[in-house]
Amino acid sequence: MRPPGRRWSTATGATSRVPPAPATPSAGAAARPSAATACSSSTRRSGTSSTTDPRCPSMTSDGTAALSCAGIRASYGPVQVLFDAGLTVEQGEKVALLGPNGVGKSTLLKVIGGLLRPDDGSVHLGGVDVTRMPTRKRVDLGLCQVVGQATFPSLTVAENLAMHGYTSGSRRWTKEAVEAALAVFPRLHARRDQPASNLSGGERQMLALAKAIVAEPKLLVIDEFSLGLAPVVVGGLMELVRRLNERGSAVLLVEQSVNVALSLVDRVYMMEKGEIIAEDTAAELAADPERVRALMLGGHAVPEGAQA
Ligand SMILES: Nc1ncnc2c1ncn2[C@@H]1O[C@H](COP(=O)(O)OP(=O)(O)OP(=O)(O)O)[C@@H](O)[C@H]1O
Repeated sequence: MRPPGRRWSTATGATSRVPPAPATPSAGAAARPSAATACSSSTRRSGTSSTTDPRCPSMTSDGTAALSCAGIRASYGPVQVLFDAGLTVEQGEKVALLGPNGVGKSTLLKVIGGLLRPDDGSVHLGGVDVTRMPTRKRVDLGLCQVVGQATFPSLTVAENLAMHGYTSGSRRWTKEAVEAALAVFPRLHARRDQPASNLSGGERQMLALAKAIVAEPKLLVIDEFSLGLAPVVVGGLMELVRRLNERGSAVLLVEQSVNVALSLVDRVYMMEKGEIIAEDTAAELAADPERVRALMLGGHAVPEGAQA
């Protein structure tokens, strides 16, 4: 169980329960002054020795990966979908898993979350072998998975957020964290007492991601957050993911928009037919659009002038 009551650092060195606002009007920047977090991500990357950023005491790196999965084989009934798939997300790192449709990206996320039992292989969260553990225990270890617009439709917006505070063990912290999350998204704040079923698709996506503010995960796993959303909303959500990462959450992102992924993450794995076929830094891939196009087309011939 993690200690409750961590605060968001601002550029002025002050601390606040309220996270700095993302930079787009839809996500609340118009209503709040912008403030960069004081903790730079470069001080938070994992290392071989134990380090603690004095400005961000909540973030400690002991050299253990936030997520490590290896040799994953998984099937739906008789149909095998994953073939020895594996990847690692270091503490404080942002990683994307990219690939064409239907190659098994979401299936690997299900295995990581404990929603699908692998036929073979192992999953470790923060060095703990969770391969046979139920999802609940993985959440207790700091996993938070955001899948599409998944919310509890009959619960109110505020109740949906409060659901994710239970791991802190503190009602007071949960209450404050819910207010902090609502402060980031004025559109959610205005509808805090309405059932989630009344929200638009974009608002539900905001709510699904806002739960990470309350959960304060060690590993945030996101499946397709940009799908069907206006660019301005996607920009706000990306900014929130950056801020959560700066506060210590490692991030694993599955994303169809290569541009969104490459502008957000440090490192990329490419998947094809249930296997990881390439791994590179986001900067190197961004500098080689031809390669990205070929990888995203999954080995099919690249027609001249085709866009990834
Ligand atoms: N519940 C299920 N039962 C049976 N087959 C499934 C199930 N879910 C996914 N599949 C199949 O497993 C394969 C991998 O699907 P998966 O959703 O993991 O791919 P993906 O890479 O995430 O695709 P996309 O990018 O289109 O979301 C596909 O062939 C899909 O049809």
